[in-house]
Amino acid sequence: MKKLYSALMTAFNDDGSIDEAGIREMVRYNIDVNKVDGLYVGGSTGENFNMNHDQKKRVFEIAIDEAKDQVDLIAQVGSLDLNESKELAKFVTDLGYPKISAVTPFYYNYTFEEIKHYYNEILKGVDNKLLIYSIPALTGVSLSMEQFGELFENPKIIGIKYTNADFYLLERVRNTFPDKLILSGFDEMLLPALALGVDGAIGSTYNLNAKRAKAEMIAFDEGNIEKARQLQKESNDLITALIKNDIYPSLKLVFNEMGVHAGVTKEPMAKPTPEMRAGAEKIYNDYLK
Ligand SMILES: CC(=O)N[C@H](C=O)[C@@H](O)[C@H](O)[C@H](O)CO
Ligand SMILES: CC(=O)C(=O)O
Repeated sequence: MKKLYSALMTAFNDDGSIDEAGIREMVRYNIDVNKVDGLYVGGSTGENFNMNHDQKKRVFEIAIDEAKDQVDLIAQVGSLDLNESKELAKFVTDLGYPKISAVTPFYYNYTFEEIKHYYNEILKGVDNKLLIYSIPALTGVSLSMEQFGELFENPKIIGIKYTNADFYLLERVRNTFPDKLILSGFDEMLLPALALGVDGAIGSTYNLNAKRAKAEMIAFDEGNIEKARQLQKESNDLITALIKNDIYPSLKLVFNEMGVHAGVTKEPMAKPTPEMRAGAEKIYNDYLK
């Protein structure tokens, strides 16, 4: 069975502090209503790169305290401060996270040797398994098939969160490393990713759209491609509307619309405008009610 993970959001108050109760509500909604198989904590959707060190730790604590062992949990610990990444990797492992993940180091044009050193350092002395978080559109880092292979020489590196529209590379990686865990990261391209044999998906929009995505995975597994295509079309109508309305604030606004306290995004991300609020209300009424 393929696995579906929501990328957990972080509920913030207006002043950028963490709204603990809101995070707990979103964890509960994902487990109890969405019935996801797991949560990806501290990713892009979680605004991890907008947070300070203590906030990152606090989110990791709250998420596992609320989820306990009811779903699989992956903690994203990647940071431009390698010492911080190493500390967070130990911290979440001690908290009981069964998997970690780390984004490729970004901003500076790191060499592949530097990237490899980063991953191996994060895992040194940490008894856990890691998924490489590959998201070239945001990091500027595109790893090749050979480079993934070289990273996989570390047996603790078990797979990839693959947020990349390069499906030729996805096919090559899938078939070269049949035992690795590949989780697809672009929600709007779930169906082609399933066609290439991914093991599941992690995404921001599953916070709102998990049921449709799960139904699409089942339809695909049953060979009902027409139904899977129809579900992907419906999902993409929703995803397109979310992107047009500014996706991160909008995901939260729609949650708030449904009575789940998601708070607001953290600056420098945009605070909701009246137009965004109206847009989110329309998205809720058009696609989710
Ligand atoms: C940058 C980002 O948020 N990526 C997410 C996962 O990797 C996706 O879930 C996208 O938000 C989603 O596919 C919409 O483009
Ligand atoms: C999967 C994704 O959306 C994230 O990194 O948050």
